[in-house]
Amino acid sequence: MAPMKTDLCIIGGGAAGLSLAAGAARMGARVVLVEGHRMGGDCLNYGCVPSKALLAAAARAQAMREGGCGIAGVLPKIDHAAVMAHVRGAIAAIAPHDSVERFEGLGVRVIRDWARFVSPREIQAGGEVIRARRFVIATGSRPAVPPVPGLDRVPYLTNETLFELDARPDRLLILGGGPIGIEMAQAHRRLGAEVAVIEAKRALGREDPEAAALVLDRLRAEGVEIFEHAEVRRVTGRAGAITVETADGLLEGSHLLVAAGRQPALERLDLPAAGVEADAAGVRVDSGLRSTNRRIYAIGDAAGQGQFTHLAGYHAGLVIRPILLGLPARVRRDHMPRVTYSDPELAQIGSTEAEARAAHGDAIEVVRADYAGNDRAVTGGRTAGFVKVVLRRGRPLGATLVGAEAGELVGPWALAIASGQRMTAMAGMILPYPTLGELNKRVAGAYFSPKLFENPWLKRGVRAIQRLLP
Ligand SMILES: Cc1cc2nc3c(=O)[nH]c(=O)nc-3n(C[C@H](O)[C@H](O)[C@H](O)COP(=O)(O)OP(=O)(O)OC[C@H]3O[C@@H](n4cnc5c(N)ncnc54)[C@H](O)[C@@H]3O)c2cc1C
Ligand SMILES: NC(=O)c1ccc[n+]([C@@H]2O[C@H](COP(=O)([O-])OP(=O)(O)OC[C@H]3O[C@@H](n4cnc5c(N)ncnc54)[C@H](O)[C@@H]3O)[C@@H](O)[C@H]2O)c1
Repeated sequence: MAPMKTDLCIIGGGAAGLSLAAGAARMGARVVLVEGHRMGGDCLNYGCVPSKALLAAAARAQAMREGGCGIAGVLPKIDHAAVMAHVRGAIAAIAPHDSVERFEGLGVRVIRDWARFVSPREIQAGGEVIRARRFVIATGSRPAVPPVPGLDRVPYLTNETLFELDARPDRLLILGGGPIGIEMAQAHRRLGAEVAVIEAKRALGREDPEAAALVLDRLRAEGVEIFEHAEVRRVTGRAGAITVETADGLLEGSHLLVAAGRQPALERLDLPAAGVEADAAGVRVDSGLRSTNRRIYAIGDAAGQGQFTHLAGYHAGLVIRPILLGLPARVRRDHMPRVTYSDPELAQIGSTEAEARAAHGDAIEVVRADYAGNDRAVTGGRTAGFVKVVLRRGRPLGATLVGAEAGELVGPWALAIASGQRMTAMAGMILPYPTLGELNKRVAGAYFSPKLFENPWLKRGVRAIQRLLP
């Protein structure tokens, strides 16, 4: 059988593969997309979309419970099946955007099968051999299951099965206190479950400790048990009755969610057949996301440079240049924001204070503004949180935001860091009053205030000029 020939063959129809397929087809390339399971990949089906939909339902329940601004709290009536219908409705509403029909409409040839390399220039999928000028591996990641004794003998949930539950877990044990563990802990607690998080190190361990503490304190105040530096020795039990044995005692639950990190999904690809090297993080790529086979690129979670939908989109936009136009491309890693959608939200872009200190020592400056000093936060009764910015030579290196809408507020810092703007740009921005966005301007003000208002030379100059002015 003669191979099917194409310009670009993309393996994986998640955020990374779909962004690339749409862009490349619209720019005139012949594109084949191979997806072995569900179009939309993790983000749409078992990741961002269902988790944020569940968090939204949980936030409504919590708002009723807490009341505030003079409104008494009431006990929310939670119909878990209806909540899950909302979650599935959100997936269904977004799914057409990622559908086979839409991509075929854009001119992409979509093959629904698992792909595997049969040579450095060919894959096999859907009963066809596909020979492409360029391949892109966009196969994503899957839950990593830690080597805990007994885990393989108990029924446990992962992000791939959690959103299939129709009944609320009575007592949910969560292994892992990263973003998945923390978001799902708060969502389930607010929806009425008892929840315990068991974390081997520090929960939200990548994040600025002060910002993480604010989130974790809030979860604890809502009744989530969080065990940090916990050594899990064994897991036993059966459906409905799971026991996690830690060095400090036994924890019992009705369900166990494993949220202990993710690993690249490369096993079906037969990478050695294509001369593509990979390690535990993902496909080994150069600064242009090209693998050890020069015709093959890797993007998104599979490239091992982070696991975010916006990173997948960025990678797709980047590799399209060399693949379609033969232009060089170089991946940047200093301007990728991340947000944990807990309440309060925690957003980070660029370096944390600790990372900046480790890299630049005392050459950095740190400025901050607290939500308590922002009028919109005060009027809305949402005063917990802060914005902290690390600078070097007048340019922001990183920003940490924790508090209401932190994920929205990080946007201007993403622009400033990506475009190398100075703090003057942020200070010069005029923002509507009263908005939470003014927090960003306030931080810039905190940077310039001492330079302006505690400067004896300036004071003397102003006095001299005042004497001269008519
Ligand atoms: C619970 C959860 C919540 C998350 N929340 C957020 C969030 O709020 N914000 C955010 O930015 N990120 C979030 N993420 C991360 C985000 O989902 C991923 O970073 C993103 O989906 C990566 O996209 P991708 O295209 O690289 O991989 P995927 O979305 O995993 O897509 C890969 C696709 O490749 C297919 N595939 C694999 N192997 C083959 C093969 N051999 N042949 C054919 N097809 C194959 C798979 O079936 C899959 O559809 C979350 C993740 C999880 C698990
Ligand atoms: N809001 C978002 O953008 C968002 C949300 C969820 C997930 N994600 C992405 O998905 C990735 C995976 O999320 P995650 O939370 O699963 O992974 P993670 O790697 O960020 O966190 C996993 C946690 O599990 C702990 N752990 C590992 N083995 C353990 C064990 N045996 N016992 C106890 N704890 C153990 C680790 O110390 C770590 O803190 C994230 O890094 C992120 O990139 C993003």
